[in-house]
Amino acid sequence: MYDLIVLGAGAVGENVADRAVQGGLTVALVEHELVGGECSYWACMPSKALLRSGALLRAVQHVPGAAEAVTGKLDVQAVLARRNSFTHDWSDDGQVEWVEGAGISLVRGFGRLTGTKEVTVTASDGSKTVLTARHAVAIATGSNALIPDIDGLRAAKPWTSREATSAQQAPHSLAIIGGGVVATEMATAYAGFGTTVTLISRGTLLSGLEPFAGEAVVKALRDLGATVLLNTETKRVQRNENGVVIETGDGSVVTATELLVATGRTPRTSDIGLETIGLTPGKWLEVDDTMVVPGFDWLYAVGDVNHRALLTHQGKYQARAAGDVIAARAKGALVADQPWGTHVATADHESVPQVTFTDPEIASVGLTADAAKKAGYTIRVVDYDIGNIAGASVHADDYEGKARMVVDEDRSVILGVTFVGPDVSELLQAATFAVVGQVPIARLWHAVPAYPTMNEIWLRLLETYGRPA
Ligand SMILES: Cc1cc2nc3c(=O)[nH]c(=O)nc-3n(C[C@H](O)[C@H](O)[C@H](O)COP(=O)(O)OP(=O)(O)OC[C@H]3O[C@@H](n4cnc5c(N)ncnc54)[C@H](O)[C@@H]3O)c2cc1C
Ligand SMILES: NC(=O)c1ccc[n+]([C@@H]2O[C@H](COP(=O)([O-])OP(=O)(O)OC[C@H]3O[C@@H](n4cnc5c(N)ncnc54)[C@H](O)[C@@H]3O)[C@@H](O)[C@H]2O)c1
Repeated sequence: MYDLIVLGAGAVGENVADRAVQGGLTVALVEHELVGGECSYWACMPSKALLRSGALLRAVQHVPGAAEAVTGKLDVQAVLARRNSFTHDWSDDGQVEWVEGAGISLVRGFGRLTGTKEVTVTASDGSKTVLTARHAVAIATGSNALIPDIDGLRAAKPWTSREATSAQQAPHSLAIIGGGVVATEMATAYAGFGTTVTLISRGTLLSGLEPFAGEAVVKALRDLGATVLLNTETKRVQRNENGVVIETGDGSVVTATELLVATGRTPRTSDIGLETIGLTPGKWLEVDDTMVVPGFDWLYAVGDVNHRALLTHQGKYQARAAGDVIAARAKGALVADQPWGTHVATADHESVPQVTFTDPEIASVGLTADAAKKAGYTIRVVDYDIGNIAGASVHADDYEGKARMVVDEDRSVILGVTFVGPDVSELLQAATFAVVGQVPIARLWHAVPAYPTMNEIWLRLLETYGRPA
């Protein structure tokens, strides 16, 4: 018997378990693949490792003096080898050591709910262990790549994000279906490797972000030699001895050695025994702000599986709240579940930061102008070209970038910020402070950015907005 059973040892499950142990609980953490989950082995870390070398090479090409010194091409095998080092060649020994050191009991095998506060784990040899929880079960089983119902697609054995992030060779050509984060990041990485990339998007690119973000990525991908097809449906897919043949909605044909499907995610809830507690398998798990599934006082769902924000940092933020609140409830301690309290993930709603590691990078937090309008805010939108800033002109010749600040006119606070441009990712946390802290615009005038850094974008945005009287 454990106080808490956590199902799934991705970044999120690990953090729920860790916080609960720190709160004095005993915890069993169940994992059937690699401890560390998607982010460590097939998502964030390997994808960023694939992108970094190309981004650095292109950055150097924009700084005379350095550009003359670096004249070769990307060494693709060296990039892939560096990526392999980030995934520890897909070994989780290091993470297992961390789990054990943190005082968490790791149970290897596939876990399924088999009743209230009960999880049955089937090990790889078929043996079963029944675990019972004194206080809670937290589902942190994450998500899989979604393969849409397109004629011939499944039979053509496409790559998903797993193959794209773990490939040991760059294919000669790669077609990509999708226009979201995975599609654009992987198109950038593989185009940089010299692979002939064709991206097929049924709409625009990165449609949840400010429109100028996707537009900049379309231009950059085309500059990298990729073909970008917008507003293009995929009708049929077939694999032959040379690779894949993709028929689009307008009747044209794309051929490629490999095909990556990057069309979103589906919850890993179809085979975890949800039916044994009256829930429907295969659905995202709805939760309140303390990550409790409505109708239960012992069942939590944390990370991708609750569909609040499919990002590692946001899932870990939920995990800290969930681990702490499970411990507090178990001890009968005070629960701080008011907005922005210790035990809630309030930032999930309107204050989520995200970096898309395309070229240019896109760093965004909070609401876009469109989302803010739809949410009923009275807003003013302030735009500024980052290239006009002294820090940006020193950073790279011909620096091109754009910033947008969305201001809530009723409260005089910032609802959202988007930066598009090379190396803007490290500008994001200041924006997150402003949004989460709801810092009044008048006070931000006293937050002086150092000259000449790219942070001077803040002064320019404020000057463009105007100083409140
Ligand atoms: C290509 C790609 C790049 C990404 N890049 C970024 C990025 O740069 N930054 C970012 O913030 N986010 C990124 N993401 C999103 C990020 O990977 C996810 O949000 C994150 O991995 C979710 O963590 P999780 O712990 O909820 O799920 P997962 O990491 O999927 O972990 C769930 C774990 O549960 C285990 N499991 C599932 N079912 C069972 C079961 N029944 N029994 C036992 N174990 C089980 C799984 O094996 C897995 O280890 C990226 C995603 C993709 C696809
Ligand atoms: N840098 C990062 O933070 C990062 C990187 C990669 C992934 N992620 C996360 O992983 C998640 C998954 O990424 P993703 O790119 O797979 O999903 P996404 O939701 O970002 O994009 C899905 C894309 O697929 C398209 N699509 C959906 N169904 C389709 C269909 N039937 N036919 C054709 N196109 C279709 C959509 O129009 C959209 O362009 C995202 O939520 C993202 O937050 C984050």
